[in-house]
Amino acid sequence: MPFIEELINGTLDQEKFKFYIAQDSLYLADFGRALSLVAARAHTTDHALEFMRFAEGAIVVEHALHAGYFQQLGIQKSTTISPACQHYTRYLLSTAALDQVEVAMAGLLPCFWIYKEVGDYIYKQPQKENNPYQEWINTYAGEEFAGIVKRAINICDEAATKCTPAQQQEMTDAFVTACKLEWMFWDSAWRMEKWPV
Ligand SMILES: Cc1ncc(CN)c(N)n1
Repeated sequence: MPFIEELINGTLDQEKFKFYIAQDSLYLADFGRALSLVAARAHTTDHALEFMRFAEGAIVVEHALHAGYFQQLGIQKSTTISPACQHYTRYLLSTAALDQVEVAMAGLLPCFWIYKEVGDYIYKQPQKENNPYQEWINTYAGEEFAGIVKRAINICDEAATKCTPAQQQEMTDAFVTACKLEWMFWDSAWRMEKWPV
């Protein structure tokens, strides 16, 4: 996607990055809530603990990354959630609250996995010196994040073994929907999406 390509070579319009960070900060607050809801609904204490740790990671670690950029780039906190951000966060929250917990776990998985894939992809490209977005790149291409993603994938795989084929299909559907919403989130940042009305 153009947003990612320009992030890699450091040419991404700063206003687009600022828009992305402001929306992502709104996203992370709700992502943390969805993770906490799944923790509360998990069937095993191990899974509950893991989701609590994931929620803490989203709220503390990723927010710290954002806080650095908020200060460095003078980003204003956005009070208007973009259509794509609202769609994505409401999808995660409603799935976490109302769907079977394994389906909610699958819906949350792209939030981990896609960022790791994007981070790894970026790291394989020739690195630009003094890239203003390097800290963002390092967070998602790092080993610590890779370990978290592996744990999230393993939990979903383990949870799926307890599900019927129909329930597994629902997990896959939720995963695919969230992948599409991840795409839409990048795209909306690129377009600095506004409400048409
Ligand atoms: C939209 C989105 N998706 C996933 C991530 C990584 N947790 C994120 N920061 N923002």
